Amino acid sequence: MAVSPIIIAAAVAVTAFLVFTYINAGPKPPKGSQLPPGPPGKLLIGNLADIPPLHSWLKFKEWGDKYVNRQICPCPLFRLNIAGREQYIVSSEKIANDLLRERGNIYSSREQLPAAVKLLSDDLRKLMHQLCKASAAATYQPTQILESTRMLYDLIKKPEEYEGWFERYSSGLIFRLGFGKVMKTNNDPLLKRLLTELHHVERVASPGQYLVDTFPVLMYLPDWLAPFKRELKGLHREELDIMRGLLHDVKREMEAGKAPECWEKTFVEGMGEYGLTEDQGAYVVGTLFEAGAGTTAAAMMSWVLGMVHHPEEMKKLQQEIDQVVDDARLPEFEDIPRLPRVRAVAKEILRWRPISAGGIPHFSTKNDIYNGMYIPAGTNMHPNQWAIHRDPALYPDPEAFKPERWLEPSWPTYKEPLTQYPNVTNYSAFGFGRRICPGMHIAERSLYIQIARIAWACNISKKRDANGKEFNVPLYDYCDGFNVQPNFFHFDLQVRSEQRWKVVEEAYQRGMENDPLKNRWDER
Ligand code: HEM
Repeated sequence: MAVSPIIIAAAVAVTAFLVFTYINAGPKPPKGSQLPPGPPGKLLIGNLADIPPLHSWLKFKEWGDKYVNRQICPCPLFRLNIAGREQYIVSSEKIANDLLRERGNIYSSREQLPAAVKLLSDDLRKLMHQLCKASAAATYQPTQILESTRMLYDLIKKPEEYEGWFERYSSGLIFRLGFGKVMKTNNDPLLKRLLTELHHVERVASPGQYLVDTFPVLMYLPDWLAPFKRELKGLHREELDIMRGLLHDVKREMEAGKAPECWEKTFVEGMGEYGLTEDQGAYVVGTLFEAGAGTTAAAMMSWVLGMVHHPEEMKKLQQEIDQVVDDARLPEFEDIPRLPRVRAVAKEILRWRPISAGGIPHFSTKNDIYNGMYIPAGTNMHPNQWAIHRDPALYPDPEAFKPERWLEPSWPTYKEPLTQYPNVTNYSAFGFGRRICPGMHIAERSLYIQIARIAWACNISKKRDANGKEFNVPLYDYCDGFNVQPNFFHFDLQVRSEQRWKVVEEAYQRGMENDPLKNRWDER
């Protein structure tokens, strides 16, 4: 018997209504629990249209303040729904730690967005942590000394190119550590290719950049109907090409017996032990570059911004450094335990302008209940660092840039002894639990040594134009994208004395003469 088209149409309409109603209602919490509060969504798309494409953490903070009334709801957590997919926003460090760290067996995955490349498996992360753990990071200090001397020398000569010098420092460091290569200038063609690729990766990995991330069913469209599939395949091929190329260079050098020590060499030598394929090894080191190149540079740019706005903090920093390091030498890593303010300033910069401001989401793999709130399996948990770092209970006067909060007993974040604290161990700026940033030990050393050296050598202040009028420097004019980085701004940088400039110049010459990769300068 043929089914009437009217019945089919009615069945489709009822099914669609039920699906839409289900999506809109959200998951059903088990008895005794409830869904967290959140802004109401629209039919089918939920909150998709309400999330701003840029700087979404600001909106998330606003929603957090609105929907999470701590008196009524004991759990600063609110819920968004994007076309049926659950997104929970965490606005407190305690909850982020309780869930993402303490319940790490549930909250340590990442959602595989259809548009993004395959994510880091546990085996791959194991190798990353081995290459970057604290004891390994300590052995990278001589390389950080060399690259920070180059950065300082060029920064003093051409301060207006500050973005390039900070980028060359952080990419150059990982170039040496990862691939045994030198980055000569901030215009190096390979660096440009890598950074272009990095920006593509960041864009592709940002949730919601592609419609297919919201509606994964689009992945089943044939290629001719889905130009995005061709684009993504091209990007992934280019990424892997670069990573393979870098690994093959090192393998060739190993065969010729002239490969310098580097992460790629460590991987090739221990390949059997790691149980990874060549492509996976190339991907591990390539990912360390991708994740490490922009982040540290962005933090340094925010530091300069902070000093331009807070000359009194720059003075205090210089006073501390001058008590420990005289006129005759640059600050070294051995000085860092006696420079708590340098560490406090670095930590405060990462609080004030967190690099991954919206946090990198962790994906839950099991149903869970926390403080009466239901968290179904398959929820993306976003630790919104912008809000976490502005929680007035932990960070009183949160908008103010106050290194004192890490240095004086009257603040809730103070810890002693000051030879050891502040440091970045378990600091929310580097994420949570098993997914915590593997590069944090390298990153913290990079920030300390660069800040100490620039403050020792230079004065930073607001710049004036030819008529003596100060350039306006906005407090928050930050670029789009994954990593939060201030857009270009004007500032004045002057060397503190001729004597200190002489010390920098001599250290630079010495560094270049003794560079263990000296023979690489003529290559490429
Ligand atoms: C100031 C500098 C840096 C900051 C603020 C930072 C911050 C972060 C954050 C917040 C995460 C996400 C953690 C989570 O999901 O809970 C992360 C992940 C990661 N970071 Fe960093 N990072 C920095 C520097 C570096 C450096 C220098 C490297 C490499 C040498 C690096 C490598 C990575 C990698 C590979 C991941 C992904 C880990 C995973 O998915 O398991 N980062 N970082």
